[in-house]
Amino acid sequence: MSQDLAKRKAAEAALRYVVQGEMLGVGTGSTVNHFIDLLAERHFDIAAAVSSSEASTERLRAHGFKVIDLNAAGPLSVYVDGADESNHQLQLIKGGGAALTREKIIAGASAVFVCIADESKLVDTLGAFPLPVEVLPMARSFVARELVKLGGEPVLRANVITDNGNPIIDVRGLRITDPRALETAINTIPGVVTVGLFAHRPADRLILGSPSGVREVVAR
Ligand SMILES: O=C(CO)[C@H](O)[C@H](O)COP(=O)(O)O
Repeated sequence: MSQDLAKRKAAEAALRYVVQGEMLGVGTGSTVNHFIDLLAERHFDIAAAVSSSEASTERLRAHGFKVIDLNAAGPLSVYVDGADESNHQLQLIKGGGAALTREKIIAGASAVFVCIADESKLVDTLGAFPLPVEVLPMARSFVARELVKLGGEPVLRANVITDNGNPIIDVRGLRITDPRALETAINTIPGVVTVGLFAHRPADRLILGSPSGVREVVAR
């Protein structure tokens, strides 16, 4: 419950980045759900949202927000999304909610990526949270073998297919000391759609909530 309150506080603090009348990139997850609900509760007037998942699209539309395709939106000024882990450089692990591919695309298309999370998500070294990798179905076993060569323990996520129709492999046992190198290495395995390591495109702001308040972390 206190973790949920912390998420809501982080989401609330991100509202100050929302520009009324403009388009807004919106991510996925329980922290973002608070953010979407707060946008509605506080009567924010955005032109439209570009959403990273069917779940967020449904929630946004249920509140009466217009949701458009990224192709129709062009570059975005702000993207708000959660994370499973962040290091002090604001490099992230994302994909716990299986939306990593669309999240990485929208983050890449946005000028400012505001990450919202509860304070437990800030770590010194990424990797305690299993690293999600979205793969094409026919490449599942091959990619898993390649991930073992990189030192990981791949586990197919049970009963999950992404919005793009693909399975996810969660990689345990990694201590990610060079996130950019690992992101590149996994990206170059044939059959990988997206690795949930956001190192080449980290967040620009990290808002961490706790039950007693929020703090904004600047990249070291
Ligand atoms: O990457 C994500 C979805 O793919 C989420 O942002 C991440 O899993 C954090 O979720 P939550 O806000 O529920 O803790």
